[in-house]
Amino acid sequence: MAESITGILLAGGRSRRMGQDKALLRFGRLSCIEQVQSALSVVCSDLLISANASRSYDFLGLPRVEDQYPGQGPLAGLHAGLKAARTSWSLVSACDMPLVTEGMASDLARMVRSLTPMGKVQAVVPVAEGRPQPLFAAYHDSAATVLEQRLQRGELRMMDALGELTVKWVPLEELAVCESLHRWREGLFNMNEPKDYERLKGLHRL
Ligand SMILES: Nc1nc2c(ncn2[C@@H]2O[C@H](COP(=O)(O)OP(=O)(O)OP(=O)(O)O)[C@@H](O)[C@H]2O)c(=O)[nH]1
Repeated sequence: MAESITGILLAGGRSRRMGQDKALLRFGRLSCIEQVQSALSVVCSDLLISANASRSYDFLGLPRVEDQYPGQGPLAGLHAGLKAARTSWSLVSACDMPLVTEGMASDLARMVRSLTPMGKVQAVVPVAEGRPQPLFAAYHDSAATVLEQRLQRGELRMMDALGELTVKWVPLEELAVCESLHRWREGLFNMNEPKDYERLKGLHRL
């Protein structure tokens, strides 16, 4: 039987640039966070939300874990999620990526399951045109120790943290099997500002 993988929905951000909770923006009939939940649920045995009490996502019916280092950004959310996960590997997605797909999650899971224990890989990170995508990626639970040390030192940059992990960087051209390369490229779109949401609505006629 295939090894279980936990899905971590990162949703503890403040959405300051958007001016309203990004996770709850509508995309078709679903909110953005529901889209992400749906994409991950096919390959992830357990799903959890990494968010703080100030935001309520109870309607999703998923367990929520709070950051041990509140207000410290995505790295703290990933740390809390990995600490709570009961599986060796977790697949993390930011909640502001409404175009992620089941196929993308399947491709990441396939890559994780193809790893040999000897390699001691701690993260599988997609690379799109030279740009790593750490907020739609897979992490081994051993990464939590490194993240915790960095949080204690106030070092919050995800890319710097990856420099301390053993990472398998995977170009989209290699990842794209269950999902097409075109959909992979589109699926990594994330929303930060109102103009990003407007663009999304324009492209998909919402
Ligand atoms: N658990 C947790 N998640 C976070 C935290 N900060 C950001 N995230 C999530 O990480 C992803 C990327 O967040 P960003 O866009 O960098 O930050 P944001 O706070 O959501 O947005 P801004 O306030 O505009 O910077 C989103 O899914 C956020 O919900 C945090 O402190 N804790």
